[in-house]
Amino acid sequence: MVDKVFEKSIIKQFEFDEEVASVFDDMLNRSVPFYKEMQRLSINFACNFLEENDKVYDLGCSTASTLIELSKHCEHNLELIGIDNSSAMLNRAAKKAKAFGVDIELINADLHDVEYANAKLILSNYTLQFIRPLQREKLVKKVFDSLKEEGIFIFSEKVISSNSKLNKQSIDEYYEFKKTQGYSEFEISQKREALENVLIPYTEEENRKMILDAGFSHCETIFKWVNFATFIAIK
Ligand SMILES: Nc1ncnc2c1ncn2[C@@H]1O[C@H](C[S@+](CC[C@H]([NH3+])C(=O)[O-])CC(=O)[O-])[C@@H](O)[C@H]1O
Ligand SMILES: O=C(O)C(=O)Cc1ccccc1
Repeated sequence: MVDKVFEKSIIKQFEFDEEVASVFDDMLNRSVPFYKEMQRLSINFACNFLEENDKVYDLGCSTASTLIELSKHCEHNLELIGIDNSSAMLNRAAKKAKAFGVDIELINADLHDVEYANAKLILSNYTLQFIRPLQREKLVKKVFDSLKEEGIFIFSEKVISSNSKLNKQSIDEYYEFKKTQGYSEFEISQKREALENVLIPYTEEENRKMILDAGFSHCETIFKWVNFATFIAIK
């Protein structure tokens, strides 16, 4: 279904409710520049580290697109676990996983409340940005502690620039991108307002610091388009 959530006047903050979930795949494809390419790269980098029966978590799995694609592309059998606290998203995830014949354990929980023991890979594309600072650092430390030796954490985030001129230009470039995807100025500004204080982006440097402070030995940006970045961290 096509995303028309912000065509009408919205008074509430952005939420991953039934309305958003019903158009979510379209929303992500049209709102995150190079979403498919970023997903392809996350999966390729992940596959290179994975072995038979490895445990993989996706934090904020939404409709489970990434885990389904991972299982299609990886030659090994994997234990796939998707976590999200939106029932509307997980209902769709369950239907999609069934339709694609992929076995995924779906857990409806807050990311802070789950134990991620013995993971080889933890994925989290465009989800940490919704976790409040301090809690975010705590979660990343938990991710580090849960990974096996040489385990990897792949995550993507909307980022900001510490240079105000570049930051403004990045926002302008992003809005131009959204216009090319068919969103009107009204929809763009409505969504921006709804995301205020809900989506809290860090700079690329703050993300890297958070990762290294948690104990990871390496952090690399494997993809970046203006203010959207994908990182790989190695324990
Ligand atoms: N505290 C939380 N606990 C659990 N889930 C949460 C929490 N906060 C947010 N979520 C969940 O995180 C997901 C973020 S979307 C991820 C896209 C996906 N990774 C994809 O590549 O398809 C990104 C976006 O919409 O920008 C939503 O499904 C929320 O319900
Ligand atoms: O759409 C936006 O304005 C964004 O900032 C990115 C985004 C994409 C999908 C859900 C939430 C935020």
